[in-house]
Amino acid sequence: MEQMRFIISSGYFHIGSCTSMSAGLAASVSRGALLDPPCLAVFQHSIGSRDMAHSTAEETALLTEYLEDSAQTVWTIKQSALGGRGLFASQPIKNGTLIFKNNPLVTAARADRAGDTYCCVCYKNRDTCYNCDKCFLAICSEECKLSSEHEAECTFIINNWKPKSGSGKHSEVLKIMQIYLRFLLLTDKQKKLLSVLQKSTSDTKIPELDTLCSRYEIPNDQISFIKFVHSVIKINSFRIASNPDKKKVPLRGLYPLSAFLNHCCVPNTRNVFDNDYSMAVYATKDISVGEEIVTCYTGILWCTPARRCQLYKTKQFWCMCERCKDNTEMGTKLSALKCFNKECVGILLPMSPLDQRAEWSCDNCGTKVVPEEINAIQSILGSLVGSLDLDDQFRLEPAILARLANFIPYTNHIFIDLRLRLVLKIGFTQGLKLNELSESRLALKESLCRGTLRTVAALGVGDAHLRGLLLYHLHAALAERARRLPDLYEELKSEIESTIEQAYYILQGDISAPPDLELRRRYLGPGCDKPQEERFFILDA
Ligand SMILES: C[S@@+](CC[C@H](N)C(=O)[O-])C[C@H]1O[C@@H](n2cnc3c(N)ncnc32)[C@H](O)[C@@H]1O
Repeated sequence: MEQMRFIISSGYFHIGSCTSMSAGLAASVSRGALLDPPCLAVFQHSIGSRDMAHSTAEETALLTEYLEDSAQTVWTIKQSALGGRGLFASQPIKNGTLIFKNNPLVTAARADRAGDTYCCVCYKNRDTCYNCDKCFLAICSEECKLSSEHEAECTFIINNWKPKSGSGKHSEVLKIMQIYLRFLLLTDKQKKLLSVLQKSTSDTKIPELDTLCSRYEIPNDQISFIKFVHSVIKINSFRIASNPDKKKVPLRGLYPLSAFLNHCCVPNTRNVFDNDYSMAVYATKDISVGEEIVTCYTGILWCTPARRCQLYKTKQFWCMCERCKDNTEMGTKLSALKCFNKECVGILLPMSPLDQRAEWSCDNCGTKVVPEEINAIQSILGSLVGSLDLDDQFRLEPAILARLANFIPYTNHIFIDLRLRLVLKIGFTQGLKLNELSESRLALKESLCRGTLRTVAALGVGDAHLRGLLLYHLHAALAERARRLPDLYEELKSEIESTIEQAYYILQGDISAPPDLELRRRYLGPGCDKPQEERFFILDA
């Protein structure tokens, strides 16, 4: 499960075939104290219902090793009406509370990044990377080569994976298989923890395993274990948020307690990843006793067909949550298409969103459209968006945007995604820094932030990561305006302060948080006693 935290990678989906963008989720486990007795009992009970050969007490004890500061647990594991087991609030949890923090059992680079030039030890993208002369894993320096991590992996490969003659060495396949290598290197005790987690029931092929086997002689028991690990990580791994400034390859990880978080399209938590890749789960709204603690495995702003399709494809279930049931998605109309009747100003919405075979109908003229036609339009939209140069926001071809506007209203998730991309780029791209923006672009940034914040609020996801990010960008636009026109400062002061304060509250401690978050809060947040001109020095820096 990965949480791409907000960017929708819009519209690259074809509803009919369910091909789509990567989804996301995340979680956390904590280290230290024992679970309290009720938690322990329920955990034992719930995992006891699985076909496990191992002692549940041992597994429970093992789980606690990955929990940080679990002396005061506010959660319990029990059967969920959503599916399998889930985490539930064992006491009232206030918005903003740290629910738990867990360390990963294993982390590794995402398989789709194997083509990148990155070091298999420090994960840094570096041109200096070379293949280890013994095992052929990519490393970037003598320091990484001599690290205990590399030594263990290198020794394992040399001792266990005998190269087949004439097969050549393939560092790319080794990179993809590194996550399995790391599972193979776990202790027997750690491996037992895996048996507690839900597994994929689909017989998914691992093409890289075939490639590996064509290059090396791999013992049969290791092949079986790799297949088993694959079925576990397919369902339970999280995409780890990254800091683009650190120039590291994106990672995924398996977090023992986070793996118990079920999905809801209106989650009540956000995931915060630290530099050490620990994952903390915070409440994004008040959670009452007995309520399930849920995360979102997809992007929050994806439309219902995209979310449901992705969940089915990757996590093997059809979501039936309240948001999925509501064809307007809490009034946001993220899925809406323009009515096919050219004379009509209405929009098409699914008549029965939980049924992919149901017709869509126009809210104005009542025209009905069969799902095959909707799928065809969605595919065209996917191709159109795919042809946009999204990295060059001011050259987004007007002709393509105009064609998009023929099919979709501005509430559609594709436009919302494009707006979000603009928000993140305007003021934060080389040549388009905040102090270089024209007045109209600054105003555009502000209004895009406000509009997207309204959509996020309507969805009811509380203090989600995305809200924090949008507040940060709104703050940045307002502060820039006040810096240019000091006379406006008094008028804008309270919003400048409250936006950075709320953004800080949501984003603090996260590896992907804007680097100047703390500095901005110190100089432009509430309670700063510096004179006005000094407050803005941070923006000139
Ligand atoms: C990471 S696991 C969550 C914990 C899992 N329920 C268990 O018992 O171990 C993800 C799996 O839980 C189930 N699940 C999670 N959220 C769900 C939902 N909203 N509806 C149905 N099943 C869900 C699906 O089987 C999914 O593949």
